[in-house]
Parts: sequence; C-alpha cells; structure tokens
Amino acid sequence: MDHFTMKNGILHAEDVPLPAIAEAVGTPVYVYSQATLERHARVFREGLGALDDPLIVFAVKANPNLAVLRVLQREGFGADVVSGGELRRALAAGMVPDKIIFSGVGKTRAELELGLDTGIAQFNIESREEGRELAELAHARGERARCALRINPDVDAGTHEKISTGKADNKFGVPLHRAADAFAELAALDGLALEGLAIHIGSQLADLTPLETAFEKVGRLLGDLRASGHTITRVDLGGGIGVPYRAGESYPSPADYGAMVARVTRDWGVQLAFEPGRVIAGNAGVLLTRVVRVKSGLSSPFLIVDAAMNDLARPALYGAWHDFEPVAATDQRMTANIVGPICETGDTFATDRDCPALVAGDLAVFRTAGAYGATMASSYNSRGFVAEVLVSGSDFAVVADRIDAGAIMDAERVPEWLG
Ligand SMILES: Cc1ncc(COP(=O)(O)O)c(C=O)c1O
Ligand SMILES: N[C@@H](CCCC[NH3+])C(=O)O
Repeated sequence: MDHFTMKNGILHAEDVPLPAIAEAVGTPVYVYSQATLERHARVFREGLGALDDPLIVFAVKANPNLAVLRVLQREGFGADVVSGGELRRALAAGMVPDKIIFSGVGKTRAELELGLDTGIAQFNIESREEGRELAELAHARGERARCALRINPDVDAGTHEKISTGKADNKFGVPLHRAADAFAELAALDGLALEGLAIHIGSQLADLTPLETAFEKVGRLLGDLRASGHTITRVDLGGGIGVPYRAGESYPSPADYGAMVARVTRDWGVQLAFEPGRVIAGNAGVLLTRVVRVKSGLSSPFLIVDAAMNDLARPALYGAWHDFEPVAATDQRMTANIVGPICETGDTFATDRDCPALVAGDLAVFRTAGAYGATMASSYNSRGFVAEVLVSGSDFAVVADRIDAGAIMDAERVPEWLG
C-alpha cells in the first residue's frame, strides 16, 4: 500500500495534489511519500518480529536522498553502503556507525580507511584479497576491523541478469566451495575480527525459493565453520525482495519473508542483518512528468513527456516496466509509445502501451520510482539533475534542487591553453 491516491479525480501524494507540486517545483520531479516510507519500514520490521534483535540497514543505493535516509534513520534503520559517498551520506543523515555495513567488491584503500575512521559495524569482505588489505590497514592502526565474509552461493535468483548477484560467474562474494578456506585464512589475521557471513543474491526477486536455497547453503557453511572452531555471531542475509511494478502483481510480503527466514535460521544462534532497499523505497515514490506534445507515429502515436532516460534509467537499462498514470483522472484511453526528449531511441519508457489519453500540458506519473530512480539519474543531453520532493501530510519540501539544463558545474573548467 502506498499514499499516492486519486481524490476528487486528482492524484495526490498523501494530502498534496500533484499539480501543486508541478506548479511550485516544475517537472520532471520525483515525489516521495514520508508516510509510505514509514509504513514500509514498520511492515518490514514487523515481518521480522519472530527474530531476536535483527539489524536492519537500508540499502542506500536504492535511494540516497538525505531526507529519505533521515526518515529511515528515525525508524531505527541503519545503512548498507557501497561507497565512501554513501557512507558520508548515511552519517550526514544521522545513522550511527554501529548500524552501518559496508558492502561492495571494489572498496578502495581510501574507502576502507574511511570505514575504519568511522568505526562501522561491519565490512562485508568480498574476496581474500580485500580481506588481506583491510587486515593490513587495521593492524597498522592497532585495530581489528569487524567484518563478515560474503559468500557467493551459486543460486539463480530468477531476476534480470544485470541485477543478479549470487551466481557463480557474478563478481560478488567468495565461492561457497572456497569459503571455508578463505574464512580460516582471514580469521587468523590480526587486523580482522571476522565473525560473520554475508550473502545477497540479487534484486527484484519475485519468489522466496532462491533466497531459501541460498540461506540453507549459508546454514550448512555456518555449521561447518563452527565445527572447525570458528566463532560466528552475525549473518547478513542481504536484501532483494521484489515489489509490484504493475497494478495487480503480487510479490512476497515482508511477513512471508520473515516467516521463511525464521524457519530456516531457527537454530543458527546469531544476530541476523538485513539490507532491504527496493521494498522500502520503491513504491514510496513516483516520477511526476508533463506531456510536451503528442506526435503521430507509424502505428501508435509518440507521447513525448518531459522526463527522460537520464531521469529514470530503468526502462532503457533493463527494459523495466513502470505503470504510467494520469494525474487528472480520465476514462479515455490511447495506445502510445511513451518517450522522453533525449536524442536516442533507447529513451523509451513504453512501446505500444495502453495508457490514458493525454494531450500536451497534461501531468502524469511513472509509478514505483522511489528506488533506483533519482539515484541513477545522469545529466545526459545536458538536462541536469532532476529535482526531488518529500511529502508529509499536507506539507511538501524540495529535498533535492533541480540542476538546470545547461548549468555549468563547479567541477568543470576549460584548461588555460584553450584561452
Ligand atoms: C549487497 C546488496 N545489499 C542490498 C541490496 C538491496 O537490494 P534490494 O533493493 O533489492 O533490496 C543490493 C542490491 O541489489 C546489494 O547489492
Ligand atoms: N539498479 C537496479 C537494482 C540494482 C540492485 C543493486 N545491487 C534496478 O533498478 O533495478
């Protein structure tokens, strides 16, 4: 459930009519609902109700907007970060180091140092090489870095290949068959306090079965490691639960997920950590856009909107579907190619889509844009970065300013020799 609903024929975010936001901020603009974020955070936490003291860290990559992070921090969430930038954003949003987990295959020396400086709860080590480097850095400071070893369980998550992370040929984690050796080597290093395992098999998972298979593999490894005398106090089960992108689709609920986790991990005797991203933020945001014009096409007309692939990359990148709805209710329908203004054919949101009949100037939204939306934006075609708004009740605030098309960034300069 979200808080984007039709009231008197106009789509609202909570109590704010979307035309009011378009009027005040312009379009395109991402609109997030605080009530939906809070609700999703609570439903997720309640879904894990059977577990003892789980650590829930929001996958910042899904939506790193400071205001969004702040809402989740107030809900007790920590942060799963994958770069120094995300780590700094999590801290700026008030997340405490004890609830920060640092994942990612390519953490640089500087990023490992930043994690150590911050005193984060856990580094998820993705290779022996990374573990050795972290151990050396921590040892030189007279410290032991708290960490977990990320395992690649070779499980097909059944999701889009570009967002699958747990198959043997994916770059993530240490292959299961080498995990015990890697764990033994790294656990013996002075600079590491290696007392955890981590796993994340992919994103937008429609089914719990691959997760269950992967968790069972982790459970067996946990038993083997303990039998070899290792101490394991935390297992990080990652994120990945999918969300409906089309009205009427059904996905596993946090309660279903929590029940499965409770069953599989019943005898593990560890603290569990979770890294949800999309399931918290996905349906808490829409991308509000205005129709620029309708152009006749060979078969279907082109509905040209002012949002583009630089604002919402998922359709161009993964062929992803986002429901498209009018802001002012209409019973009239049309079949259209919904496209943005960018100069490549890939700038297509939908082909031959049955959608509301709209004309130039009308407002519409792409739904389920709160995760992997603004964060994947670029300035392609010098369109600048899209604005973001957070709604709470009948209030709204701009939480990221638009960078106007054609703006010259502070970081840019022309070398002297060009005069
Ligand atoms: C390590 C890790 N944790 C958590 C997530 C969050 O995934 P999701 O947004 O699907 O919950 C991702 C992205 O897939 C990830 O790579
Ligand atoms: N960017 C992807 C999700 C990536 C998940 C990150 N591990 C998407 O929009 O679906």
